[in-house]
Amino acid sequence: MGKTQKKTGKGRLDKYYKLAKEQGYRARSAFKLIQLNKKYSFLESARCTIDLCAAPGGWLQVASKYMPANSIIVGVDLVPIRPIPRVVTFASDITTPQCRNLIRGELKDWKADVVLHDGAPNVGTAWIQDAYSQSELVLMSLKLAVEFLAKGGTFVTKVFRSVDYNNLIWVFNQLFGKVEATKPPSSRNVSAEIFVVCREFLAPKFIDPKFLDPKHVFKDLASSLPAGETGISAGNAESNVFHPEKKRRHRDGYADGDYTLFKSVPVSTFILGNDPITVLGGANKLTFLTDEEKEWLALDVTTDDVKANCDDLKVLGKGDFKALIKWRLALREELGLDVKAKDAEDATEHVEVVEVVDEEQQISEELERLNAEAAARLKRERRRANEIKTRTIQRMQLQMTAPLDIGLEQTDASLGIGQDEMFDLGQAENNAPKHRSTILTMDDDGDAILDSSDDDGEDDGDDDDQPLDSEEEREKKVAELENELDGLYDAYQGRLRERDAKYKVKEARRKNAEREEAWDGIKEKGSDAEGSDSDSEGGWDKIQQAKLDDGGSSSDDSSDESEEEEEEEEEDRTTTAKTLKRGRSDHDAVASKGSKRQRLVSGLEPKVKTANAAAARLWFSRDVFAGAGLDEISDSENTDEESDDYSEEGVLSAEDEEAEASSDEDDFEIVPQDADGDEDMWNGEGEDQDKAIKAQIAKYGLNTAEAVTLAQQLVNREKTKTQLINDGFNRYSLNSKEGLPSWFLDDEAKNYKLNIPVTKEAMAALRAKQRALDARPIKKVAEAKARKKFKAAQRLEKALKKAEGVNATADLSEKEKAQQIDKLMRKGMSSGKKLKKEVKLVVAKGSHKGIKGRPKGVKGRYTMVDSRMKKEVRAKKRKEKANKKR
Ligand SMILES: C[S@@+](CC[C@H](N)C(=O)[O-])C[C@H]1O[C@@H](n2cnc3c(N)ncnc32)[C@H](O)[C@@H]1O
Repeated sequence: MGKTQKKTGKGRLDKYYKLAKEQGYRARSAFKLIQLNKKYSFLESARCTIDLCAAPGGWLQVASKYMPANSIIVGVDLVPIRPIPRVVTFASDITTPQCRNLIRGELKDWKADVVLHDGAPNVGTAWIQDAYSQSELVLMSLKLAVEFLAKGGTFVTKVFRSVDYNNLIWVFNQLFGKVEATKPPSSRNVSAEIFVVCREFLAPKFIDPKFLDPKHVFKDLASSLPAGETGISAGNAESNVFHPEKKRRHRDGYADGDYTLFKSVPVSTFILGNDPITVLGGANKLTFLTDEEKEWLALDVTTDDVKANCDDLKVLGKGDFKALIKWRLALREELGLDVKAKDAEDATEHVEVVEVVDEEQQISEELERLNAEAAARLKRERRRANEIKTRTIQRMQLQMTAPLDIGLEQTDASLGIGQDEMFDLGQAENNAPKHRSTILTMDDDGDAILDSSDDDGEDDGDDDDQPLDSEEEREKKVAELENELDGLYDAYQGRLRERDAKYKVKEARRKNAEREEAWDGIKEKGSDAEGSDSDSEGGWDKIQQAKLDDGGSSSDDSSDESEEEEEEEEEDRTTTAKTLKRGRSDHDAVASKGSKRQRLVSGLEPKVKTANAAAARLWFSRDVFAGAGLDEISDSENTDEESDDYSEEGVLSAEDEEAEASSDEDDFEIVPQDADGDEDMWNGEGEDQDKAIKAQIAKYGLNTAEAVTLAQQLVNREKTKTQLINDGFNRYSLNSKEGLPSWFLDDEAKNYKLNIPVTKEAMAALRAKQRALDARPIKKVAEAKARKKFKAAQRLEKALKKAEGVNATADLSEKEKAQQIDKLMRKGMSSGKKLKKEVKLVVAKGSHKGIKGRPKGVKGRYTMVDSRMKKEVRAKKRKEKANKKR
């Protein structure tokens, strides 16, 4: 049993009441909707919600909070609702046509995704009356819901657990795909209210008005049937036996007009009567009292099981009831009582068969529906991903992307249908599950008749793919879009780098380094050969150009290319990358890029070699070697295997690149290395990374938990150097990056890395280091101390100078000199602060009371105080202190 909650007095002011107050909700009931929405998430995707019986507006506030911006929220109640931002409200009775017209006027031809109903009629009369009014109100709200709900929409209503509950649920089940009853935690246990969430509105084209007519929905089926012998409604009893899950319980605990709890029925009523099922459903026990009945007990057909079953009907299951009915038939046959026995048995079995068929049908229908839904969802997701990509490209083309936009888009894409659709009304519309449109009628017996027609037809399947004719074409289009996206992404990255101050500094440093490297020791030559514009171009290339011109062994393109590399690094990175990524359509661009990247790729060799090679070239570029040296070297390099070029020299010269670009078309094969080369360029550009890292470690020590862990493992001989090196070859390091878009690689670089386990000891060591660092005085304190020291030294110096002056004075006696010097030195050695002269407090009491002038025995400065004054001063100080604190 749950804890009882008080609904009156202070019991009302429970946790949710306080929470509602705290969070600014007008009613604690707001939390019911919050909890329902948490469970079923219907508000986030809703574009239009109608709240019936909405005053004072708690649910409206919740809807306004959780629904996407720009969605429509309409609230209706008998009493006016105080305005809520972006909510339209009316005062109207939801049972009247006027209310319907008002909502229609507001929505025009829009449909609602969610209809909420938390209505409670004016209760306080008899419980049965209250419950019935509530049920009626629910049916009225359902009437409005079916009129305004879109297909697939959600209807949330409050119902009371009363006699009408099952009937209402039955009606909901006819109109909605999923119906669930739930009691949110914020709904008090003492309250009979329960919330029914009906999802996936089937939107039948025609709904029989009887479904929404309280007279039909709540009519007691029993009244239409001949009353059973026991006074229990036949329909109710039947459901007790064959549909235990759909029992129409009497909430007041008694059957109609029968207020006894235990019911014994003579077995003859069951055997001889026309309605055995009703008897079984209503009775607790079948008694064998008369002689005739006792005779039946002795018969073979009356097994021990049957006897036991008759003893307590309330504990029987479906199988036991069946056994009793079979026994009844057998007995009747044996007694020769009923020629219709066979028919009766058939009838009994018929009931079962019908039920099984229905169940199977239901399951298969449900399966079909789920499959169709899943397929449609998949298609929608694919289309959505394509749309997102196209949109991204458009935005990039329009320069609309803020740096974060791309990340967001990527997130969206990875989520498929997700946050985006929260604000995408169009998408939300598509989300409505597609059902076969149905015509729903209710026959006179209260049975639902479903007439279905597949109005969607082909829409369900092919409509989603409409923009693209075939799979192939779609793939082609996707590939095109991807290429375009890659290009634009590179351009975007380029722009980003341009803006990045760090990158600019690096770039400037790299250029300087190159320039210095090239110009070292060849200034005269450069100035002779090139003249004014040499500043902006690499001296090395100029000299090389001049050299080659002299020798006549290479084309002019080589120098052009070098210039491009030197001067247009940025454009190269953006435009060439773009063209490259677009499928390497531009041959020249690829060649130039390829040659440049080769040099960068070869940077894997120790950088020192790069410098050496440059120095060597400079050396060979002297006049003495003109015409012979370099050409031969380069020729021989060209004819040798290319691998040697990389391994021995580390860097390709401009003419090598040119030669390779022009002589061997297959050099395009090396283009895939570009990505790596590109990364290398970023990582180690112009600097020896290893050196830099070592220097940093020497200066600051190891400062990551992973590094400390590895170091400790090495020191403790838990790992050898070879093991560490072997660990370096893992699935992350050997991951092929070929053909992957750069934006993907960028993202991967951030997240796709090995997680090196860290030990407790490593963490402890790092923390200890951090603590030691923290214990050191901070810079400001150290500065202040140094300042103090400096000032003291200055004072001392000044005092010494003055003392020397005093000493040199001839007018003063030795004693005077000593006194003055002593005074000066004391001043010079002091902390520099003037000592406050002590003021003695003399309390004006006793012999000091009422005296004027200096009190006796007091020397130096003094202040007369009396106890009153002292207290007052203290109180004043206390007050000031308190005020300050406040
Ligand atoms: C429990 S309150 C609703 C609380 C609301 N959900 C909230 O969170 O603020 C029930 C409301 O139903 C309204 N109501 C009852 N019968 C109604 C009717 N026939 N038409 C419109 N409103 C009705 C009452 O005026 C009352 O404000």
